[in-house]
Amino acid sequence: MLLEKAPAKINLTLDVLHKRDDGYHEVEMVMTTVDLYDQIQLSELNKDTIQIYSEKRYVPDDYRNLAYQAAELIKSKFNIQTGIKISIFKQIPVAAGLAGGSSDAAAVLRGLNTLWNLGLSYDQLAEIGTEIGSDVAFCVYGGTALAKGRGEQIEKLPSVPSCWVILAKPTIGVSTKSIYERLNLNRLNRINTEAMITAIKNGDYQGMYQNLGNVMESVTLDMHPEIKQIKEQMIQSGADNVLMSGSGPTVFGLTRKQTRAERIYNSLRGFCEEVYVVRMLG
Ligand SMILES: C[C@](O)(CO)[C@H](O)COP(=O)(O)OP(=O)(O)OC[C@H]1O[C@@H](n2ccc(N)nc2=O)[C@H](O)[C@@H]1O
Ligand SMILES: Nc1ncnc2c1ncn2[C@@H]1O[C@H](COP(=O)(O)OP(=O)(O)OP(=O)(O)O)[C@@H](O)[C@H]1O
Repeated sequence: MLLEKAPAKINLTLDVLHKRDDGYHEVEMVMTTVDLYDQIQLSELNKDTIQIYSEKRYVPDDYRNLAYQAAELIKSKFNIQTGIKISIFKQIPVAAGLAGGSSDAAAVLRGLNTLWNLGLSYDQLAEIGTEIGSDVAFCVYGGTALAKGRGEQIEKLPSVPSCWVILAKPTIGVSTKSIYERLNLNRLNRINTEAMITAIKNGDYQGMYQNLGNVMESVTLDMHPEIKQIKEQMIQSGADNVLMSGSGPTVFGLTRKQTRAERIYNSLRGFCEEVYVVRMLG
């Protein structure tokens, strides 16, 4: 039996450069992990099968689960005939823009690498992860990184300046594919990825929050005005800046003061069911 943590990610920046011939979009994004985790438990089975267990009804328990796909890939690539039970203790909100499914898959890749002594490097695990989804490679490494290509080319960055992160997820689901399709690629606000990287390298908290940016935000906001309300509430309660993560709908606010993080949290609990106060990990 082996336990592995699967942390959520947030996008400090998300820029889309153009649509590629393979249908994916060329992106440039700075991502970092936060201390909101799913717990993944891996236990070997006598029968050669993959079982998924989760106490949450809306988490798929078959091949549709990205954690299942991760185990299936490892088993077939390395011809492993041992069965595995994957128990997912979910804390990351689902379909939230926090890469919950991708992080679960990455945790299964890391976990099975250890459990079955495969001796694979993180680079090799990330390459396998890319067959599952664009965010899985980043989730294999965690920490802070610049992701390019369709999201799978990872360049590690130093740790971000420490601060509190308030996450709020309105009760709507967002399809990543449909947000990519709705982007007007000729009229996107430019995102200053370089300035974000410089701020992180200099340990400059102010530079970091001033350069938050996500080209998907206005698209998702137009479809779901309640996200705008949450953003305004966070700013009014004292967040230094607020941004939507990934394709949404989760919004995060940043502050250095714990008392202010608590104030923001309390001000949101009234009209948003899922609110968390966490720290950056990377
Ligand atoms: C929005 C982000 O979460 C930001 O981190 C990611 O770009 C999305 O990553 P993901 O959910 O792992 O995405 P995938 O499962 O690979 O792709 C879902 C769908 O999003 C679209 N997609 C995804 C990534 C990308 N670079 N270009 C795309 O156009 C494709 O239509 C694809 O069918
Ligand atoms: N391990 C998993 N946990 C949660 N959802 C999963 C998992 N595997 C597959 N899914 C499916 O994937 C869908 C998206 O869930 P997920 O939580 O990964 O989205 P997300 O956080 O928006 O991802 P991203 O930020 O990478 O776009 C869910 O509706 C669910 O049906």
